[in-house]
Order: sequence, then C-alpha cells, then structure tokens
Amino acid sequence: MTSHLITDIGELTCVDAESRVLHDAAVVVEDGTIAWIGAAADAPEADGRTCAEGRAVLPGWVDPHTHLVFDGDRSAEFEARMAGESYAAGGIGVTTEATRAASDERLAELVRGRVADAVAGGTTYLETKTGYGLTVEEEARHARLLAGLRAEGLVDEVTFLGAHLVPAGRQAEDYLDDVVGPMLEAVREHVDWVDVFCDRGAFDGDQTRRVFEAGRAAGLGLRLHGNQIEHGPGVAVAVEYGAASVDHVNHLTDEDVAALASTWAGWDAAARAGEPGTVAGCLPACDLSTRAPLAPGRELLDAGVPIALASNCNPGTSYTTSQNFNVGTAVLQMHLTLAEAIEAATYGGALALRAQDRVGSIEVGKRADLHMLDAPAAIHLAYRPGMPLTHAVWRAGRRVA
Ligand SMILES: N=CN[C@@H](CCC(=O)O)C(=O)O
Ligand SMILES: [Zn+2]
Repeated sequence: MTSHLITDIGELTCVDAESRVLHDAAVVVEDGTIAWIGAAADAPEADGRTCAEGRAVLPGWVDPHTHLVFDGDRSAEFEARMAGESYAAGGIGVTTEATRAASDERLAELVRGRVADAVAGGTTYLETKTGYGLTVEEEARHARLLAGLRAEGLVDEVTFLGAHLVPAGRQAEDYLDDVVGPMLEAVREHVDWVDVFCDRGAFDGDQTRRVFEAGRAAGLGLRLHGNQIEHGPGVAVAVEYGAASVDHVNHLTDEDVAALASTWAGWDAAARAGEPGTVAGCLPACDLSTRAPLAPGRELLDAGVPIALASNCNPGTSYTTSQNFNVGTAVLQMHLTLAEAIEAATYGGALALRAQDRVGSIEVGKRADLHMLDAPAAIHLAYRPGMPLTHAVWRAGRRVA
C-alpha cells in the first residue's frame, strides 16, 4: 500500500453532505482512495508528501456531458451566429461529414487531446458521446474508439447518441429503425448510456420514447438533450422515463420544473441516500456561445431540483472543456453561490452519471480525485474569470496535471 499526504491546504472544499470547508487542512490518499481528511496539524505520516502552500483544494470536476469525437471546423458558423444567425440543429450534419472522413488514428488523437485539455483544467471524471457518425458503421466505430479510451482510464462513461440528427437523405422513422435496431446492437457492448436530442430540427417526443424503450431494453441508462432551442417535450419525456439527466433546459415551464422536482421525492438529500431523480444539466458555456437564455439554475435549485454544470464540449455550440469557466459563469451570471456552483460541477455531475457513491466529493473511501487551485480560495474561480487557476490535478490518487 502506498500513501500520499497533501498538506497545508488553505481551503479544502469537501462537497460532502454537510458542505464542509476546512482551513489549514490535509488529505491522505492511499492506493487511489481518500483515506483521511482533517487538520494539517493532526495529519498522519505518509510515504509521499505534497505541500499545498496555502492553496485551495476541491474535488476534481465531474463533466457529465461532452461530445469529444469530432473533426472539422465550424468557426464560420459561430461567427455568423455572433452576427445574428440563430443556432439550428442542422450544423450537426457538417461535423458528421468531416468526422466520417477522419481515420481512426486521427479521431483517437483528437479525442485524446481534448481529454488532456479537460484534465489540465481540473476535470477528473468525464462522460462523452457518439453522435457525429449517424450510420451503423460510423456510430459503431466511434463507440469502439471511446470504449478503448475508457479501458485506458481516459474517459469514464460512454453514451450512444445515434439519435442526434436525422442524417441527410434519410427519413426520420426509417433512420430510427436503424438507431433502435442494428446501430444499437452494434454499439451496445461499448456504451453505458443512450441519449436523444429531443428538440426542433432533431427528434420529437414519440421518437425519443422509441429510442428510450429500445435503449432501456438493451440495459442502457437514459439521458436526454432537451428544451434547448425551444420549449418542447424533452423534460416531460425525461421525467416519464426516469432519465438520469435532461440537459440544456433553457426553455422550461413551471410544470417542467415541478415535474423535475417530483422525481426527487425518493431521495434524502441530507443523507445522500435513496432513489435519485432526474438531474437538470445546465451548460453555461453553450448558452453563451449560442446566445441562448442561460438555463434557470437558480430557479431549479430553489424548486429542489439538483443541477449539474457540464461543458457540453462540441464544435457547434460549446467548444470548450473548461469547468473553471462554467463555475465562474454560474456564480457571475446564474446567481448560484460558490458552494452551489462547485457542487453542481462535482457532486451534481456525479449524480447525473449515477456515480455519486464513487466520485464528486472529498470523503473518506471515495476515489482520490483532487483539484488544487493556484489561489488561496475557490472564489477566485469567479473573482478572476479566465485566469489559469488550475495548479495540480490528481485522478484516483495519480498526479495527472
Ligand atoms: N444540441 C445538440 N447537440 C449539441 C450540439 C451539436 C452540434 O451543433 O454540433 C449540443 O448539445 O449542443
Ligand atoms: Zn450535447
């Protein structure tokens, strides 16, 4: 057994059920797991030692929503949007064409680079998706690539998003026959989740139900892109099927918020036990990049709906993996407290991936995923937006940045 002591931590944000923030603290990691937390003065001896010199430490970010398998450039589309164009789902087809043309080696190199960027920004637990293949062969190729990276420990959860867009030249129902049939069959062994883009220009409520039925029957967890472009059935379908998360949530009615809150009736937040409901995934970088109204994170929290902050890294709507940026923006623009924003980007993401018993907080027995800032307090994430504040990152106790 090897142990490592991280000591002289100026501010330790645990994100545990009591929301403890310790000062002059220390953490001991043993074989990749958090073994001890307490006052630096009381810390036990360990084989190795890192002195934080008063810096702040928090859990590594959990990013429960990314699309990292893509090639091609859509900066012109972004520029047109900044000149007044609206975001439309059709851009997915542009990336699909470029991604299909990329070799396995090139795609793997691109994904590895994006994961490295995420880790360098403090992310230690990451979900990512297919969705720019949109044929049986291509979706299977992307799912295989991601499963390989998961086996290497580079990504943590893999999602099948064959229902991202109806590809050019296909009819929706005919394409969905593939998605719920041979495509699902081909990706099944490589993926953990199934996702659907339920919105204008993509799939409607009944089409989403069809994919959910098939995904559930195949043993996959359910997640959804919904209520991004306009108000629609996304949240209602996510609630109906007990999806782990519904992400974007820019256009919500009071009924949507109440329906999401109702899914948490079996969850004891104080004990962090019971049956978790549907997490609302808020994507501030995406909202800014599409000039959409920021997701109503404040209202959702006030209504009792746990939220997650995710990067949604993709070439169309959110070309960033920076959770530091999202946390700063959530405080500055979404009116979350710092504690709420950090929890949403750590424990909230873990809940959205049903990984809350393993990651998302600094507690004895959890995986030692730690993020040290080059700052004495985590509020610097909002106080100094855009600054390179990540100083060191440990994933399962191993220093990765
Ligand atoms: N909205 C659906 N999918 C992505 C965008 C995909 C794209 O435009 O390439 C998203 O989550 O924002
Ligand atoms: Zn997305």
